[in-house]
Amino acid sequence: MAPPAIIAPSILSADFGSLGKECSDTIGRGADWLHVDIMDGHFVPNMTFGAPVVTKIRSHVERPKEALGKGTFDCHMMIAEPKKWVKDFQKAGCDLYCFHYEAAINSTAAEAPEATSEKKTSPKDLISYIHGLGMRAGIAIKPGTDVSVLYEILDNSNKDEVPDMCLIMTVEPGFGGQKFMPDMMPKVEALRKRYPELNIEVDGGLSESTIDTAADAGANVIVAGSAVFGAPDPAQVILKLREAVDSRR
Ligand SMILES: O=C(CO)[C@@H](O)[C@H](O)COP(=O)(O)O
Repeated sequence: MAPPAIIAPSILSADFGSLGKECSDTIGRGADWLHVDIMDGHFVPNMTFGAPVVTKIRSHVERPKEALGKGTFDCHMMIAEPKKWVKDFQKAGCDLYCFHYEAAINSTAAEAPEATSEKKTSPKDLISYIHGLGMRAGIAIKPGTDVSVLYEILDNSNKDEVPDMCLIMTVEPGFGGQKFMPDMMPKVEALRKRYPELNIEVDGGLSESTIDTAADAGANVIVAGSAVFGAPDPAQVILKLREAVDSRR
C-alpha cells in the first residue's frame, strides 16, 4: 500500500518578514513537514536564502520525534553544487536534504571528498554521504528529465545509497505560483507501480483543483505554496489535500 499523505507547505509563499511565526503557525494548522526551497540563482533563475535562515526558523519548529515525522524540514536544494552544502544544512537543522539529479551529475565540486572519489558527483554517493550525517535523502527531477534515471538509483541493495523520497517536479523549478503540469503524472504512476512504498513528492501548482490528478497517479507527499499561504483558511486546504491522498489508499 502507498504510504500515507504528507502535506508539506512550501514556505516560498510565506511572509518572509515573519518567517519563524509563519512556520510554527503552519505546523499548528496541520502540516506535517515544511518544504524549504533553497535557490542559488545558478541552478534556477531565482535566489532565496541559505543555512543561517534555516537555523533561525528551526528554533520556531520542534524537531521531529521520529524520522520524517511532524516538523520535518524538507529542504529542496535547487542549487548547482549540492554536495557543497550538506554539512551546513545538517548543522542548521535540515532533516531531509533533497538534491536535484541534474545538479549532482553536472557538479564537479571537490567538497566532501569522503563522499566520492569520482570527479562528477554520483547521486548514490551523495545519498550515502547525506545519510552518514544523520539526515534523510531525497532526489528530485525537473520536468525534462526522464523518470528512468531514478530506477538505477532506487534498484540498489545497499540501502545507504537509496533515497528516502523522490521528488517529481510539476513545474520548472524557480518560482511559486506556476501552473501544474499534468503531463508529469506518467512519471508518478510509473514510480508508484514499481515502488509501492516509496515516498513520492510532487511540487508545483498543487491545490484543491489539481490534487485529485496527483493523488490518482500515486503521489503521497504534497508540496503546496500559494494554495496554502494564499488561502483564507490554510488549515482547511491542508485537510483537503490530505483527504484526497488518503482516500486513494
Ligand atoms: O520548488 C518550487 C518552485 O521552484 C515550489 O516549491 C514552489 O514554491 C511551489 O509553489 P506553488 O506552485 O505551490 O505556489
